[in-house]
Amino acid sequence: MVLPQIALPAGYRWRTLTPDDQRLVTELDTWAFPSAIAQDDIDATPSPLTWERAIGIEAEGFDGLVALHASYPFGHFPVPGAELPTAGLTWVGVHPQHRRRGLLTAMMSLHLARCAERGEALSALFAAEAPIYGRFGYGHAADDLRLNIPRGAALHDVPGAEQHTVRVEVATREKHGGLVDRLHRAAGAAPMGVDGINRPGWVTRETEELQAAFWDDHPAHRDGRESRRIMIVELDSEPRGYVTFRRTMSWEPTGPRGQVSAGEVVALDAAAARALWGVLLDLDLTTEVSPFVLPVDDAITQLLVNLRGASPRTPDNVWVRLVDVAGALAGRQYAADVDVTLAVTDSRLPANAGVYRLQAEAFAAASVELVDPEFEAPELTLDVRALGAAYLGGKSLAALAAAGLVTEHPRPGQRTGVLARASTAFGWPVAPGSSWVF
Ligand SMILES: CC(=O)SCCNC(=O)CCNC(=O)[C@H](O)C(C)(C)COP(=O)(O)OP(=O)(O)OC[C@H]1O[C@@H](n2cnc3c(N)ncnc32)[C@H](O)[C@@H]1OP(=O)(O)O
Repeated sequence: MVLPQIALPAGYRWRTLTPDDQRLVTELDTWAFPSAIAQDDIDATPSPLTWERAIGIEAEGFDGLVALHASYPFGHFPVPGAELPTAGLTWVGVHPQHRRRGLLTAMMSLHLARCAERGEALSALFAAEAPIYGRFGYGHAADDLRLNIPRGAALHDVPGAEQHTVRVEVATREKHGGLVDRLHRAAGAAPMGVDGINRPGWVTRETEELQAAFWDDHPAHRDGRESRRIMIVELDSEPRGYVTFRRTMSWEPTGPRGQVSAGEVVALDAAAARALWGVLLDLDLTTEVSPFVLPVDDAITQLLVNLRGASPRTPDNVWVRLVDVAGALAGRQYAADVDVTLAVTDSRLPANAGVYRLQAEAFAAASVELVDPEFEAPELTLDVRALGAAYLGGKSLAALAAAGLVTEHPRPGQRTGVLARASTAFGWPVAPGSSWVF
């Protein structure tokens, strides 16, 4: 494999990796992300990596890798009303002895050059620490919802929920892999039941490696909890949703205080969601249900009579980087008619910088052209990072402008400002978010 020519600090060199390098990779990974799990147990679990996208760095006189990054090939990353090829940046790590010498900076240059070579208009990631990726042009594009829901929390009724039944089983790929994949994709493609109105950022586990890693249930990774279980909600024997979960048991003098950690909670409509949550919130010997990652507009936010009682928190979910601004702007749909001229700055990928005219009708294909600012003055100015934040429809251009990250250049005589109109168009009826951390 020939890598783009990206310079490294003196004494360091790039190293391509293969499955035979798994041990090297997990050793570096546990330097970057400390883990109490024994190395042999880590290596006994399937790697989620796509190896030709995993690149290490070696140093003269140093045994093992000093740094690593990789990406997942998301060929169908959901963006508003469409899908785009996207590199899911992952497993970024630098050995503590070699940090703050520019290795991440070099890895990001290589990553973005390889995205461009492969024709990936976007890169997306989950950030281990929020301050890391803005400097590389990534914007915080989605939040997720974390809850601790008391057992038996009251839920509003939904007509038809009582007609559903719920199966509870040990979760295995053999038995449930196809069902989970199908329902997960269906829930992301049309969360409102309307074709074309998708959930941006709802990425699927597209590769065999990601599937194998998702379904692996090695005891070393259970953290004191039981093996993975699944509830499947059905209507007339047809699956309409599922939740993967694990319980813990704790016998206290005051009574049993078990916990339920829920993985993905997916339901195709309100009645299925109500039926599923009703069973999940009433498991014997437990006191609390903690779903891992939910969309901020998940049905549970409206089903719960007392959302506040579930201590809602909204940490950042996916971050997005436009690698090809024109391709990305033309590759999504907009929630209102839009005709706007955007001046975009991009210090890391200067080829992206320019003035773009974006035109689209609501919920239809968009067109984008690079224009000459001498003849078409930009109406909004923003950095590629702010564009990344707004791109999935979860962060409004108006809110970014309120923080000084978007500047409006008003034209005399316009009744409703261009910022208000563009902000509405860049929004989306469904909040963005991924149901799993990649
Ligand atoms: C998508 C993912 O995989 S997220 C996972 C990220 N990995 C981790 O958090 C694991 C632990 N941390 C690490 O491995 C490393 O510290 C990394 C990868 C975060 C940074 O690697 P380094 O090689 O030290 O970064 P590098 O020297 O290129 O620094 C680039 C810039 O980012 C800044 N920076 C790096 N890490 C951080 C951080 N955690 N918080 C704030 N700023 C940071 C540096 O100060 C530097 O700033 P400057 O350009 O203004 O001087």
